[in-house]
Amino acid sequence: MSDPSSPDAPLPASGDAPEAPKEAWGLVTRSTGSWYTVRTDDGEDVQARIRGKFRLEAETIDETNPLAVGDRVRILLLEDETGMVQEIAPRENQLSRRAAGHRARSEHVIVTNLDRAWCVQATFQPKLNPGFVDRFMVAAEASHIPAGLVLNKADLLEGEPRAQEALEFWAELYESLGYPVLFTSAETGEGVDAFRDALEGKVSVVSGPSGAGKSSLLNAVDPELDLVVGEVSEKTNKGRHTTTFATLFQVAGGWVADTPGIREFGIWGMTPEELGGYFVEFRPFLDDCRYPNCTHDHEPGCAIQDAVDAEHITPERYGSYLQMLESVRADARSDQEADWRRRDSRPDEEWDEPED
Ligand SMILES: Nc1nc2c(ncn2[C@@H]2O[C@H](COP(=O)(O)OP(=O)(O)OP(=O)(O)O)[C@@H](O)[C@H]2O)c(=O)[nH]1
Ligand SMILES: [Zn+2]
Repeated sequence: MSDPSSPDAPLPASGDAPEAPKEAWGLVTRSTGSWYTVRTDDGEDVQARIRGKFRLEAETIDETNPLAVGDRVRILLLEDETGMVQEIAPRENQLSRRAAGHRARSEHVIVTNLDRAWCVQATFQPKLNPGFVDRFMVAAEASHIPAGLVLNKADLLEGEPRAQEALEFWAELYESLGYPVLFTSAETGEGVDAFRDALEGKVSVVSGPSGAGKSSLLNAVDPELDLVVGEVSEKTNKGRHTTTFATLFQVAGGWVADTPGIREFGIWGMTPEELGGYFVEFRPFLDDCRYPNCTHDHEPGCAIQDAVDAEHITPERYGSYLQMLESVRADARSDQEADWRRRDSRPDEEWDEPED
């Protein structure tokens, strides 16, 4: 930015000088793919478009969408009251899914600049699924998004001491890994204030299996929301999951992403050698494996297997790791095959060096 008071600054043109263009910074809260709703820092919603330039840049970095909800943008305010995006602020993080029908490793950005991704699980109905939680945590680690766990339907633990104990085991495990854990009940209000505090002023993802009580919990946090609650079959044609556009909606002074594809919050595009690094408790041991590309399942001299034996890593988490490793290996194989197929179908002169 040039300083207008500096002697080098160009003099304002006299005569028919147009007014200085109006600009604003804001948050992208909705995307249709061609129009974006931007909530400006003054609190106004402006419908904005992006210039072709950003699309081209996105092509080169292999993303299918250049701008996503959660992005902070500078817009030029046009005379027709729409906006033109001039600048996208660097992202803190981004949650992506594999882009359908595109190159094997290209990504579709779902939401950016997340303060936290909450995995919502029910204690029962449906029962807590630690494998789901671990996949979620790994996906969050891979995207540099702080994660947390909400154990909803805490009321169902009333009078069930053994179930209570089991749930406390999981809560302590995830807490010991650095993930905040909240017990909540949309039914009794337990933990709802704590969850509201956690969402306030933040951009969050609230994700979890169908029926865990995500809508009920958000309604409890902010009664003005009035999200549809109920059986999956009753919800198919209404409620928040019918939206085909990525949206951030306001919840108790914060923003929560409601976005197609958010349920696929999963692991993709990683190599088997990388996976261990996304298990936070593996990290202190990773450098001690005999082989630098150790996948910690069959190799001799593996520090992770030793750490499991020494009870520094729980068998539950190691078991999750092994399961994920299988699926990552299968994905890596099919990506490789797709790469080869694509290369085979191209004329020789277009061949390029394999990536990495
Ligand atoms: N006992 C009890 N039931 C709850 C609680 N929270 C939600 N439920 C019930 O669980 C069912 C599913 O709740 P929803 O809020 O629709 O769950 P959801 O996670 O939003 O489900 P999807 O939209 O399908 O992903 C409803 O029958 C709710 O009344 C809770 O804390 N305790
Ligand atoms: Zn190892």
